[in-house]
Amino acid sequence: MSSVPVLIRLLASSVSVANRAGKIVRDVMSKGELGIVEKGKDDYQTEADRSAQRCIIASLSAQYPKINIIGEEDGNQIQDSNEYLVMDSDQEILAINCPESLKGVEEKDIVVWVDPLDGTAEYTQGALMLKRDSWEHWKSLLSHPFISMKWYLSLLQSNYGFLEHVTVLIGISVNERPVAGVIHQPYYKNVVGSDKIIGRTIWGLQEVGVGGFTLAPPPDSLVITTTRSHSNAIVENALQVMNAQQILRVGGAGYKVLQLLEGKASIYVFASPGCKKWDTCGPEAILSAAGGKLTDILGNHYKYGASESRPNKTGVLAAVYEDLHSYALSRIPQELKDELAK
Ligand SMILES: Nc1ncnc2c1ncn2[C@@H]1O[C@H](COP(=O)(O)O)[C@@H](OP(=O)(O)O)[C@H]1O
Ligand SMILES: [Mg+2]
Ligand SMILES: [Mg+2]
Ligand SMILES: [Mg+2]
Repeated sequence: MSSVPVLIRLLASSVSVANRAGKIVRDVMSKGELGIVEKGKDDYQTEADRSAQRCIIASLSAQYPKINIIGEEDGNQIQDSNEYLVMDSDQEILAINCPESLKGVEEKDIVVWVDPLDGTAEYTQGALMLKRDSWEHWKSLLSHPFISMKWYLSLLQSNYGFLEHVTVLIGISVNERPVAGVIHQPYYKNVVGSDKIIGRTIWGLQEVGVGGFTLAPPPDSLVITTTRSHSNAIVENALQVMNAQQILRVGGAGYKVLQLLEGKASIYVFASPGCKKWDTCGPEAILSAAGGKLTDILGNHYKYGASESRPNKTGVLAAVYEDLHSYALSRIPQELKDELAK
């Protein structure tokens, strides 16, 4: 076991712990007590964000004490309790042949960025649907004098779907570059034979490739994926200049990169300083292992060293194909780049 290079072991542990974190996310939702805390404008934290982060950080730091692990949520000091410790490792990952360039990586060279729940806005809005799951409740809402049938139906349809946008993100960086990552989707639904399976885990490793899903080419027409809950005038301006056929507005950086990987969208455009290093490290690692590219709106790569500032100040621009990325970059007006860079 110890002959397996630390980077492979860490990725195998990250896959296992992300699965467990996803279960925590679902369990908090089923209990119905979300414990929402407002961190800032349009910026919330729930009990699921806190507990999933505790699980991931406690488990990884117990096994890899010298790795620098940075999580999104504050106030998350590891507690005495061992209830959340996950010591399992994904066997498929453990069997991977480590690329030569990563064999000599030591714990002290690694920085891990953890987003325990990406798409918190969508998680809390999806809760509205699940919490009030009794038919009696929905029936009584329908007869309410101020609620129209149209509003009622859209509420019913849309809120449940938001939960699919939720992901757990673990990004592994070495020498400031993301080299491996995990995106776990706790509410992904799949049917295999007669079994209904909930949740899936996508991984990527530099020079090896990706797993946990089927990579697909981008759509024939230009489809943009972007934020649905953190837009503003500059964000909209950057979308308009792309000349796209369609704009998909979905939650989470992880989910948007998944849409690129699965051929649902051509480019991810977000001209805002709102995303942080934990939003992009894991997704960028997977996207680049699949041959894609994630940069800021100016076309520069972010650095993932522990001392880097948390916000991705100059936005996000990503695609599975280099030429789509270059196209998007060429459409962004200089004034917009200057506005974000100032
Ligand atoms: N204006 C803003 N303020 C705070 N967080 C923002 C933000 N814009 C984007 N983000 C964060 O970036 C991630 C992706 O955003 P979006 O879903 O809007 O594309 C979310 O991560 P979390 O859900 O992990 O907090 C979100 O909180
Ligand atoms: Mg958040
Ligand atoms: Mg996030
Ligand atoms: Mg988060």
